[in-house]
Amino acid sequence: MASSILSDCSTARLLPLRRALLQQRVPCIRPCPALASPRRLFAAARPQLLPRPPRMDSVPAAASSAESADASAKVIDGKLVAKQVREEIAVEVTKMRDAIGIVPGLAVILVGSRKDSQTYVRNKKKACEAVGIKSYEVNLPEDSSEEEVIRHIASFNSDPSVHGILVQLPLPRHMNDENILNAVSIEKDVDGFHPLNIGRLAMQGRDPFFVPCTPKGCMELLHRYGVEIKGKRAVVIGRSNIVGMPAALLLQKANATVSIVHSQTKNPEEITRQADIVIAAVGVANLVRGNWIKPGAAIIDVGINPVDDPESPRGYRLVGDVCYEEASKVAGAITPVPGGVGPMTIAMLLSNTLESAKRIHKFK
Ligand SMILES: Nc1nc(=O)c2c([nH]1)NC[C@@H]1CN(c3ccc(C(=O)N[C@@H](CCC(=O)O)C(=O)O)cc3)C=[N+]21
Repeated sequence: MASSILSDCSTARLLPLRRALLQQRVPCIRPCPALASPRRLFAAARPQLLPRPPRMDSVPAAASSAESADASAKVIDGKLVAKQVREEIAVEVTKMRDAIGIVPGLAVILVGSRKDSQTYVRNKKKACEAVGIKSYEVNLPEDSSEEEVIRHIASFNSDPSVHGILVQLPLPRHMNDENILNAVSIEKDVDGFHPLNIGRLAMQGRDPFFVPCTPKGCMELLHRYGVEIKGKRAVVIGRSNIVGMPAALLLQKANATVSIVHSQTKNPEEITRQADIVIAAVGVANLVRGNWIKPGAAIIDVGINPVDDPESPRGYRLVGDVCYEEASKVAGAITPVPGGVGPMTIAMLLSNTLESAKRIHKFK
């Protein structure tokens, strides 16, 4: 549920209408309350431990205006790019259907009745329909056995109309993720979570069948916005199997010099501040402050953190791992939350499903 981190630095993330109203009552710049979060993962995030800000004489003049109100990063519009990607996929799906009579199929397995998971699955289904991908859905009760889930996976593995299989995470506590993800055929593992696909991603000269959707979406955003990666310094904050780790591998494959910052890192700000590219994927609201960021850097914010907001219709709103209000004054380019990486994740799932159908049917 929504954490109770109240975020000033994210007032700018409210709907424009309400933002205007709010700004009449709330001073714009106040300490980012992420610092007051009881879920603080990074000890060094305490303000008294913050190292000195970068020397401004060492950065380009245009970028030295971190404190000036008019400096503002280019917004990397994930919603827009995702729409473009979906349109491209729709064209290809039609081409393939017309040429060989094959329609790509995605099977989604949902165990339990978490509201957020149900919403994600519904959105994936809608996105499939919109591009002409056929979707298959299995809903299993919370108390299903691992064997039952694996039986469904096995049946999709051998179903020729299914080209992609996704098991919605998180799974109920009593299940072992590893056993279940291992059961998905690597040729249909459109999430890219199978250890063989991750292993191939990690090795030089080998290619996975699929790259995990969220990190793939991050890379796609960098590419489409013309952010150069080769030879640049990149920092990934977070080391999860599904985002941080594969994102670091992808950046490395693209010839960046990569550091991974995590909960045991002693000086996360200092390391992050060296990065030309930052991918933040820790799940801590507003962790990355403006003074963690090298002026002009490209910031990809993967975090989707609910924070209580009585004024929002849902009672909460979503903020990223990056304090957008501060970061957008320092960075060269930045993804918003929502409307950044999230929509790209779904677009990349569709892309992986199409790619799978093409590969299985040796189309083009
Ligand atoms: N097997 C598996 N694969 C996944 O890829 C997977 C998963 N399990 N479990 C849950 C996470 C989460 N995830 C998101 C996808 C889209 C948005 C998205 O589109 N977000 C919108 C906001 C949506 C809103 O307003 O609630 C945005 O950021 O703009 C978010 C999160 C995929 N996941």
